[in-house]
Amino acid sequence: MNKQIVILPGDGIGKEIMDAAVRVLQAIAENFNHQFTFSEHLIGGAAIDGEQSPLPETTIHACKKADAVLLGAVGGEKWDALPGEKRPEKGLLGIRKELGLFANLRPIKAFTPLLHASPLKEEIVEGSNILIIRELTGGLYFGEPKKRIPEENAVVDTLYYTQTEIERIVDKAFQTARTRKKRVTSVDKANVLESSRVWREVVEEKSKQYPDIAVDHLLVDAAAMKLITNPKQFDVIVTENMFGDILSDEASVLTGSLGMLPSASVRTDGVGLYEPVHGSAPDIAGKGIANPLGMILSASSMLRQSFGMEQEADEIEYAVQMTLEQGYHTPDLSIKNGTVVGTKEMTDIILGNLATNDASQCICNSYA
Ligand SMILES: NC(=O)C1=CN([C@@H]2O[C@H](COP(=O)(O)OP(=O)(O)OC[C@H]3O[C@@H](n4cnc5c(N)ncnc54)[C@H](O)[C@@H]3O)[C@@H](O)[C@H]2O)C=CC1
Ligand SMILES: CC(C)CC(=O)C(=O)O
Ligand SMILES: [Mg+2]
Repeated sequence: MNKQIVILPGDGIGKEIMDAAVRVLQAIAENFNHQFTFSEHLIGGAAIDGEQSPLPETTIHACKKADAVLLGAVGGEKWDALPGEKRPEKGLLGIRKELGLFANLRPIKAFTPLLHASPLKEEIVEGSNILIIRELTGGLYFGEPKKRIPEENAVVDTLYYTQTEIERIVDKAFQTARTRKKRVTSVDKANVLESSRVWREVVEEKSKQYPDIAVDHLLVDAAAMKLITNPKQFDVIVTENMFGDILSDEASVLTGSLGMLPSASVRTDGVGLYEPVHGSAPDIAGKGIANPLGMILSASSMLRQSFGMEQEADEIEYAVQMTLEQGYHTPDLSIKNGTVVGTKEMTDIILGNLATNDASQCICNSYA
């Protein structure tokens, strides 16, 4: 197959992990006789420096024409003093909105060799398999007004949703639950927020169309606690943009590191954008020690979801599993009697395992 892939490395560790993912995809293209063409574009701080905008028109245009987009991460101290609408993060929010990527799928499942890597007890982590479906183009991060009001010495952010926006993400959650354990937990703050009360009503109404799916509701504060005390109770979690953002970083603790989590930002049809859950990690950028696995697993998710390349994705995920079983890991993780390696060495070992592996043995972390 011929596929045009736009890569947006962004800032901080973004370039280091993107390099790892592209090397893995090139090896897959060679093994399976595909033609992947990569075109790199600017976003975030790099785009502010290069084009005076966190999201240049050329980047939007390229993403809209691509078969899929891979994104590293944006942001860094260098741009922290800029006003909100000019910061690198605006480029990320902007591309999600431009592409209509209303659903962000964040799977949380620990690879077996990393069951000890979590600070949580192994018996709590083992067997947990969660998919957080985060609404991605509405809610508190997008609602207007969002501004300072100097005359009142005050400030406002707005949590705004249309009913249609809530319906489509809830639909996505029910449909996805059908491919998993058929359980949806809707997370909100309906004891306080009007938007959450409408969210709950929509979930209840929609559930009538999905009688095969079990539904429950949790308030976000309790959900945060239960995620790390009894994660096995969850299958699919569906929630508002900011709640999903926060809960997924918390849930990454189950997998051993924030650097492990991939994500898929998708719409009902059209181009998808695949990005790790973490940010640009300025504290480790340039040191060659970033964990590339969240980015590499995002690339395998792209193969699976945008290109229908199941076997190719299985092979990547199995090569990751083999590498961890052999004890190799970056410094953010821990494996008993393991070997600490840097980003490039970790990628080299994965490439070696890709060449030899047998994906039929894979217990992959796929979204299905
Ligand atoms: N998707 C994106 O582009 C995101 C961007 N950001 C931006 O990133 C910048 C830094 O934000 P932080 O709050 O520090 O969050 P962060 O996610 O960049 O880092 C949090 C902690 O996790 C570690 N970490 C993250 N990814 C890692 C990896 N792959 N390997 C090893 N360790 C890893 C970092 O070293 C740091 O200690 C900010 O400018 C923020 O706005 C934050 C989150 C998401
Ligand atoms: C700009 C932020 C919303 C990025 C972030 O933390 C995320 O999407 O997870
Ligand atoms: Mg986040």
